Amino acid sequence: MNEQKIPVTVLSGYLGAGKTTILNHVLNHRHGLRVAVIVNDLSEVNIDAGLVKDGGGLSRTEEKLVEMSNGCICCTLREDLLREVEKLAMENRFDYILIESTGVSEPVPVAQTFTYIDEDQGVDLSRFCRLDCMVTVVDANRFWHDFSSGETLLERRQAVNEDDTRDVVDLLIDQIEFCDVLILNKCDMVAEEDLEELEQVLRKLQPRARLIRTVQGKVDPAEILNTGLFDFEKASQSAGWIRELENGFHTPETEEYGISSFVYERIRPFHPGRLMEWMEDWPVEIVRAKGIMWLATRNDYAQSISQAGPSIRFGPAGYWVAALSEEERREILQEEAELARDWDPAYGDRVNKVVFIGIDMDKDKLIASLDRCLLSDEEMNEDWSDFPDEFPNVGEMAAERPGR
Ligand SMILES: Nc1nc2c(ncn2[C@@H]2O[C@H](COP(=O)(O)OP(=O)(O)OP(=O)(O)O)[C@@H](O)[C@H]2O)c(=O)[nH]1
Repeated sequence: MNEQKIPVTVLSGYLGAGKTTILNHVLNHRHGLRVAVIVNDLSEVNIDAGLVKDGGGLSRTEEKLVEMSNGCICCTLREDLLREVEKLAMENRFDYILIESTGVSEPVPVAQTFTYIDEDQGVDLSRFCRLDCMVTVVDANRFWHDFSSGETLLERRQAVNEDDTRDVVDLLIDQIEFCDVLILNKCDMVAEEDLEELEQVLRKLQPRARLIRTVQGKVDPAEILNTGLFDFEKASQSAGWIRELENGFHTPETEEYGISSFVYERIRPFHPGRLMEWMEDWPVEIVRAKGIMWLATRNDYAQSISQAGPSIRFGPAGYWVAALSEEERREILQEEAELARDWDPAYGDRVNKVVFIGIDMDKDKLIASLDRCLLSDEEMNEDWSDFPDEFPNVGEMAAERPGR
């Protein structure tokens, strides 16, 4: 077995962002590294693999191109990925493995493939490989168009299968919020001012990743190979909203472009009718919101809210600890010091806590409008179960709103 673990870089990014272009550029400037490349394509004909072959960056004798077609390595082909990587590592002749995922691939399950032991297959990739860097490529020219399109992958005929209900914007956000390096490609197609604004937004959404601008995927290979940047725990905690919500880390405002964020926190439940109206008229200046909400009509369990562009997802997020039996509650509070510290004498852990990230947000106005959705002092003394509640129980709540 290898003494040294083979480093792996994974390229993610929505369809057409420039992954293959970057891959070819890196292969043509790899300074003697023997690279094995895995190219994943949803369709049967692996077009990207053809482009990599034609790109001429791989030595035909020493290196290898593995084509994984007709599925996605983050879901249907996950086990195949596991086996292919194991095989490549066993060959013991490559210095590096570069993976190009499909444009609709989620980075988290791909990263998990490298970090967790697969009990079913009996494969533990972490014995041979070291996930070095998760790269997400963003198309600077298409970003706002895709972000605000309100379309699903199915509508664009880009879904993995008929059950794939993801919105394009949710995929974009998942790819941005979990990575070590963000490559903003196609910078030749966007005016400098718009690029700077987009960069600031990306930094708010993903403060940890290195941000690199490129044209035609011309990135210095050292920026994405052998970086030592990947750390599952850190990557999982790197989204801008997590940092603000859980770690109290506030990224500085960028006055020039009006990009800002704030946490809305209130220990008082929302009136479901008024909150519903607020959500249906979702302020267009909010780019991303994430957090938990307390609805008066659902006093036992927290609701999660996750919004990105026109996609708003709302649904149950588990029981409030305050709604559990006294014994369970005591047990949990003994284990979780932070929870015990923030415990409200009357309402326990029930709280509204949501991060808002946006452009040109009028924070005071937004807070005041949300405050009006909370129960009034009078309503606090009424029977909460009588309030009208049209929120769905599970799944998605889509609200119409104009795009950016
Ligand atoms: N103007 C411009 N075009 C670019 C740039 N980078 C890539 N392209 C073009 O954009 C198109 C898509 O690039 P690809 O590298 O195939 O993108 P991809 O992310 O691999 O696409 P999929 O594999 O379909 O997900 C190609 O026609 C590229 O030539 C760039 O920086 N500027």
